[in-house]
Amino acid sequence: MKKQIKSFRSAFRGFCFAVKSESHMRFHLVATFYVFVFGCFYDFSAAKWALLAVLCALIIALEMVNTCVEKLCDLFCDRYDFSVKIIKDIAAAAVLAVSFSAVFTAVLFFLDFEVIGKIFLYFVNNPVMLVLLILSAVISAVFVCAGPVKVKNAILGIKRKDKH
Ligand SMILES: Nc1ncnc2c1ncn2[C@@H]1O[C@H](COP(=O)(O)OP(=O)(O)OP(=O)(O)O)[C@@H](O)[C@H]1O
Repeated sequence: MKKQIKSFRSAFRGFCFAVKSESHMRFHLVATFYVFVFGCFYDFSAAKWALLAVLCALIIALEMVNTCVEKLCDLFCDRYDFSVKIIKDIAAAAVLAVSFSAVFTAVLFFLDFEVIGKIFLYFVNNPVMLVLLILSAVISAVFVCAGPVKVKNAILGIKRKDKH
């Protein structure tokens, strides 16, 4: 049991590292969050939810594998190398391939103008939820672009300035 907990902690550390260092990874996490938030407005079957979950997890997992490939290449090669270029490009293409199929699936599942109209009305009639949605969009944009480390440093910087 101890071994399993240790493995789980290592995996969690790896996940946190990928989130901290990769903006693409943060983008996929935010996209997954919104897929599940807006998915609640649709009457999806269990199979559709499962497919969405598998696709989101697959993109996130491939992004992490892509990061590993990049780190491995950088570890063993610190100069321009055509083979490294090909390896990195193929790893990036793997993420892109699944991303395309995820976008295609999302268009098929979410492009229902009746539900889109209902979502629009829901937020228009619920100002609190509208404010929360806008707030979450702003936080997501900062999270994706700056990342948790820069946000934390900025907050600590402001606090330190306040103390002086
Ligand atoms: N040592 C290298 N030799 C040749 N080409 C390289 C090398 N390092 C990077 N590249 C090229 O630059 C691209 C970006 O590589 P980089 O390691 O900067 O990844 P990244 O910008 O973090 O990519 P991603 O956006 O997929 O996370 C690669 O796909 C590859 O085409």
